[in-house]
Amino acid sequence: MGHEQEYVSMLYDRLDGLREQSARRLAEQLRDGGGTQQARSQRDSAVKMYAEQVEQYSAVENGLCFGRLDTDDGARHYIGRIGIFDTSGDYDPLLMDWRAPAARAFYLATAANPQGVRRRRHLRTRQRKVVALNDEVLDLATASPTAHEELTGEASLLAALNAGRTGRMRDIVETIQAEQDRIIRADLPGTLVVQGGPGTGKTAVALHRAAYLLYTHRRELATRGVLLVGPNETFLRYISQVLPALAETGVLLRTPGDLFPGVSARRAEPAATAALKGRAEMVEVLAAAVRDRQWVPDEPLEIEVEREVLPLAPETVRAARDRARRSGRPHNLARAVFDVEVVHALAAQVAERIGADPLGGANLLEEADVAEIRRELREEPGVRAALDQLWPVLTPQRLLADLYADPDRIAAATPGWSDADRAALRREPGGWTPADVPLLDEAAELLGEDDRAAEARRARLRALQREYAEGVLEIARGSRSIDVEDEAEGGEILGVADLLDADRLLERQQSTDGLTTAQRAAADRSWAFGHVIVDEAQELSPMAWRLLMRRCPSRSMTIVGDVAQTGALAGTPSWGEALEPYVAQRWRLEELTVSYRTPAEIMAVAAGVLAEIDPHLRPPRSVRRSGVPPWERTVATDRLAGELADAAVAEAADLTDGRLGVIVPAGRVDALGAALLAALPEAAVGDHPELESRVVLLTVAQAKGLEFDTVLVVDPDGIVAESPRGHSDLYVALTRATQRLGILRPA
Ligand SMILES: Nc1ncnc2c1ncn2[C@@H]1O[C@H](COP(=O)(O)OP(=O)(O)OP(=O)(O)O)[C@@H](O)[C@H]1O
Repeated sequence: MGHEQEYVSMLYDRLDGLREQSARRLAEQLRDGGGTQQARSQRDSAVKMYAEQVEQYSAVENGLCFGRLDTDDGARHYIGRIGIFDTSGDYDPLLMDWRAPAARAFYLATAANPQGVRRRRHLRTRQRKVVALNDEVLDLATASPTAHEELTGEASLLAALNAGRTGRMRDIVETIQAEQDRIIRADLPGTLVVQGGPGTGKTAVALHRAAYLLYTHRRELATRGVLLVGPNETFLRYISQVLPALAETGVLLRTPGDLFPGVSARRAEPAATAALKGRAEMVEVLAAAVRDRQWVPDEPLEIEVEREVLPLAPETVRAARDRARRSGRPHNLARAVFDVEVVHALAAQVAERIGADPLGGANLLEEADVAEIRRELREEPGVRAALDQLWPVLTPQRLLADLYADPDRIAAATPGWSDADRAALRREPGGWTPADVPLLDEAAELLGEDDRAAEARRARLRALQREYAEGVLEIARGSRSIDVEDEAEGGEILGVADLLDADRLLERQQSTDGLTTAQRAAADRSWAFGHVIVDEAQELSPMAWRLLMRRCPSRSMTIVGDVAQTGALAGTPSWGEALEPYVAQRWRLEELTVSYRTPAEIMAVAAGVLAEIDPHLRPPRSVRRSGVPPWERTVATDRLAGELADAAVAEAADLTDGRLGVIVPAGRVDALGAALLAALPEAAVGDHPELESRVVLLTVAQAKGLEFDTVLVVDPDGIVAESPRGHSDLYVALTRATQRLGILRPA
């Protein structure tokens, strides 16, 4: 232990040195003003790089070094979150990045297949102190007969699984299992589907894969970026600390509701309406809605120009419309064609009248005169108003809001639909739902970009640049403590962050755009990501798949989910069906079969529900038993809230550390939330409950992908009854606990 402590302390000293060096360089770059455009641009990239480095060195503080491999040839390799080299000597690796090819044996070597490894050691540290060591000798002759050959680092793994939860997901870099490692390190190109039951580590694998890909394909992915999509904000908050702890800050995390720049979809709507909007046939509905805006009047339009009224005949408008449609351009861009045709026709009328030869001969006007008439007509307010009315330039938001607001427009766009379905689309303006987002994206494709959208994008970029400038200064300020130790340079460094404010830095960066790839990608609808990872992908509707595929033309994707847990009505019952339109059969399937979260006793209860979903489905195998059988109580319905409060108080008292999750039908949130709060004022209840609270009340939709030490499921029949996919919802609810499960059933 003493030797390991010495080594680990040395690594932390190096880490401090690296951080100080980057902080100093960042300060120097910030201080440096002026210079040529090229010098400024180089400096801005340097600022970005050093700011990132300072952040990364701070982020890997916990568990910097967690493993050691002793190989047959007598070599020793320490494995950790980042690579550290001996820069004073001949650049020997002091700490090997877990993602380096040579570190792989740490996760894969077994006694049966030791891969040249003699001993694997797990080092547990707490605040720079080595607190435990765990050795595995990879030799069949001497291996412990009780060890499970298929588990890597069994003791460390079980310690991690049994530890109390904190309300934030932790990384698993110390104990990645072989079946997970294979997925994390799979090749970059192509579409990889990872199917696995609850708790098999799909989310963990998805996040570690993002970190692995960024390390291994840094150059390719640094410019195009990686997008990770998770089901809701609560879930993104839950996983938000994993990538930073792996020293990766460049991944863009988004919910499906945030994938249309400028729109943050938080409005709620009935599940059936969301399902309707998710259907693939909405493609035709939107195309029809756009066509409906290309209007041909029944009667001639009377257009007032300077001293006269010009009639515009329906046939003329129809001919112009057909021509504009035939141009094949998106609606807003085809408007130019439409304008030319209409103005041409109007000008011809004017020319015919004023150029008429009183003697009955040919028209007296020259082509140049007619061109002049056309120019004048284009400027006429009456003509412009008519053109706007006949072929309005539209934003996606305008198109959709107008459609939802008007039963006639809905009817025109939905031939063959039932009245009930049409009525479901009806809605007053005022915010967007997640199911609207793929429709906005589809509309944007049909409409094409007009200048206003481009201007809005520029405004968003400017706002982001400002945020970034503030962030860099924050980092420069945050590294002060280190600077102060160094008297000679400290004063100067301190001065930099104080002298330069975000506006000045912003000004300096505007010429070059000091944004990270992720920030630029977030502001740009047409961005093509280098890799897209989708978690809880079974929830995506066909329309949402279309949007995501647009963001990833290379189809380099990792799709992670469990079709048995599908809750959304438009969600995916089969991966093949969802992917067929985009990659046909060209996708690879990997399955995860071991549940690390859910103990065997709880999985047995969940298995009964899984059989209700589909008798052919098999639950994952639990890696451990908790020794605590789940309990179930039937209580009088009018006593339900009181019984829940009592049970929650009792279970919360039993937690030493860790968290209690209470999962209830959506229709009971208000009543049960109030009762829970009365008994446990610390409980978190609401749309975005704080997951770090000791007790959290959630609906199944909110609990998706999360976990707690103890879970109380209230009114399982109510959960099943609330949705056509109710059994899947109950299966999700029952599989959220790492230790204990209680069920309260109203009589
Ligand atoms: N190799 C591992 N080492 C340590 N912990 C692990 C490992 N694999 C998974 N876990 C833990 O198991 C739990 C479940 O993992 P995760 O949330 O990734 O599962 P999931 O398959 O996404 O589950 P769900 O389908 O329910 O969303 C997490 O606490 C995770 O940290």
